[in-house]
Amino acid sequence: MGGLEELTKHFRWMLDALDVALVAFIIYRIILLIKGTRAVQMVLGLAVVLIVYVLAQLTGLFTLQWLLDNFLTSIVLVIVVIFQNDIRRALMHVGRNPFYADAAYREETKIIDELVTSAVTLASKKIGALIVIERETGLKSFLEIGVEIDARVSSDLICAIFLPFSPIHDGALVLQNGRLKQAGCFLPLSQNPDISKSLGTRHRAAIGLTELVDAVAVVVSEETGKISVAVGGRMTRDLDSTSLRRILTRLLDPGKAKANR
Ligand SMILES: Nc1ncnc2c1ncn2[C@@H]1O[C@H](COP(=O)(O)OP(=O)(O)OP(=O)(O)O)[C@@H](O)[C@H]1O
Repeated sequence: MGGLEELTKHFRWMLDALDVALVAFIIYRIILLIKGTRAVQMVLGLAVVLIVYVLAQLTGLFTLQWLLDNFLTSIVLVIVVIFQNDIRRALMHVGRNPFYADAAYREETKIIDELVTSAVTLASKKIGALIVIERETGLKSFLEIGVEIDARVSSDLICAIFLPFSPIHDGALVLQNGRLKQAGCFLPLSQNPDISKSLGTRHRAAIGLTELVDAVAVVVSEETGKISVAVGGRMTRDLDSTSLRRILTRLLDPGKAKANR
């Protein structure tokens, strides 16, 4: 016991550095998780409440302090209730069995295959489509409009969704956690004046969303039958099945996902 105390004393600076690094990493992951979601507004609101609370303490505004005291003691409970789905998802990710990594890798590669097949099929028929794949940053705030699907990713289903007479062909189809989550979503249009005038709102929506979050957007043009991919506010156009598969494999990186698990 004494030996352990002696050892931790000896390596105190190392433990402090590790401590700071771990906290920084946790904060970084939380920021990535909430970036682009409504949680950002909530965190900002909470920061304002905390500042007011500290000011109330310093200036001796006892009633305000009492009110905020009561509010802040129940805030943990409020956060858990509001973000229960995200917390569940994060804990499941942490506790994932590494022996499932191979299965997950195969599943992710299959998802890319289905996406490529659907894009190529839709392009060959000149059916317009906009498919968004969530990565680190949550897309919750863009899912308020639309129809929930929550189905396995299949090229047949994706093609059916974008058929012109389908009631949910308008707007974007969003993939979350390897599932088709929601169709008919409305995305923010890019205001970038440098975007080619030949690109309409479908392409601008793909660029607009990826300017704000790290998602990947696949666009099939109804007018030209061309396939494009947008990421980080930039669009790569005129892709065939090979180049689309290569780009998606690089961006969605099933190999890395496997290594991380
Ligand atoms: N903000 C948006 N979010 C999601 N989808 C959108 C948005 N704006 C337009 N769309 C989709 O794009 C379709 C209109 O595409 P539009 O012809 O204006 O764009 P485009 O970039 O020229 O595409 P295309 O080459 O397919 O014609 C709409 O019917 C709708 O499905």
